[in-house]
Amino acid sequence: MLSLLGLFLVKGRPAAGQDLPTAAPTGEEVPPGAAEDSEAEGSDTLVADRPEVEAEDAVAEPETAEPELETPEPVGTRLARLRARLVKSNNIFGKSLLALLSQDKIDDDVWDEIEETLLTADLGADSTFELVETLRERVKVEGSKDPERVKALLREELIKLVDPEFDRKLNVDTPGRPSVVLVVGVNGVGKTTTVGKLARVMVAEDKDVILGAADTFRAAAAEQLTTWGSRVGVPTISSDVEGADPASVAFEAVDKAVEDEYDVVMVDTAGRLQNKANLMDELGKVKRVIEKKSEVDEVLLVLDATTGQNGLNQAKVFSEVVDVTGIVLTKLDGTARGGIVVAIQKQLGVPVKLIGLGEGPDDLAPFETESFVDALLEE
Ligand SMILES: Nc1nc2c(ncn2[C@@H]2O[C@H](COP(=O)(O)OP(=O)(O)OP(=O)(O)O)[C@@H](O)[C@H]2O)c(=O)[nH]1
Repeated sequence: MLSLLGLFLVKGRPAAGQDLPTAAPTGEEVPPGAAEDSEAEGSDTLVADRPEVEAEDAVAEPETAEPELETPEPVGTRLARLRARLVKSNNIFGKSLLALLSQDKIDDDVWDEIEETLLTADLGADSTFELVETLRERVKVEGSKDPERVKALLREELIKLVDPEFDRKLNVDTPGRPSVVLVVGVNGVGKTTTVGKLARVMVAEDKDVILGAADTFRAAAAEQLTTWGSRVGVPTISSDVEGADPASVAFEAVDKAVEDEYDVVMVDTAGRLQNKANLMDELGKVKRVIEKKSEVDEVLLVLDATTGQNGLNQAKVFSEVVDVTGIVLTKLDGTARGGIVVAIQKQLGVPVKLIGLGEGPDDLAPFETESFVDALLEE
């Protein structure tokens, strides 16, 4: 079956001499994305079940050191680093909101400005009006003008809006079979990058992960995913036929995961606009075909936070087609529009589970209500 479809399993642990990008030391690490495409072009990275070279066969070969696998950043430093980044990108929002609430006299004009600030942060009209109403009422009832107290009230109300009751844990613990994660979204939102980052998080948790490159439109997309995986020893199933049926690739990846008892299989899909009916049908088919082999445990919709309310339309249509179970909000490092979290959750009834905070390989964090709100309100 594998050979019929022209599918490739690229070994996670690279064969000797295979050209892998090296790890940048720290800080601005280079993701295996667009920047590296030119380098990857023409390189022979797809290897079909390349047989291991026997030790005695290798004697004539010049010695080449096996490239080192990267070690994903430990969870502690990763989260502290990303939290600081979230605070930085929302600095304007937090600062202006707290300045407004610290005024001696919080009159109608100040409340209007508060409303405007919340709207600018993409909280959405309904939630903004609701929040301001509640806050006005509480400030009036308490009669407190102490900025610290007002800040505490705002924090409480924001936490309620973001909703601490949601179960935000990824459903990737399914004893006895691999957990299946399908990743969907429009073009360029960060799907492949997210799959790559998430694979690293799982590797750090000692999970055996395999990837499926069901983005068969762009040859570079499979290469990009394969590179992400091979940096941390994670294999990728892909097709050598451009435009191959994405459902077949997805099926083969899940089939392989079941056969070889992986813990998690993550399937990356091609970007598609939600208003292209044929492409949305194709996505529905990808999911249905996977389901012939296994349950799908997580359908992650990746949304770009910088596109604001536009993400809401995408969320609605994708959810109708593939029953989204979690949102990944990317590019929160470049925007002070964190309020979109509230709007999306409200519209879909589905929690934001992960946030992307940069292009680096370890720039992905689980979404935590309280620390998110605290980061928004930090001065
Ligand atoms: N600043 C920032 N950039 C990000 C983040 N996530 C992804 N990107 C960048 O967004 C760009 C697109 O990412 P991809 O992962 O290729 O997006 P995609 O959704 O797979 O794209 P298509 O397959 O073309 O639909 C890349 O340059 C990524 O580095 C993030 O959290 N922050």
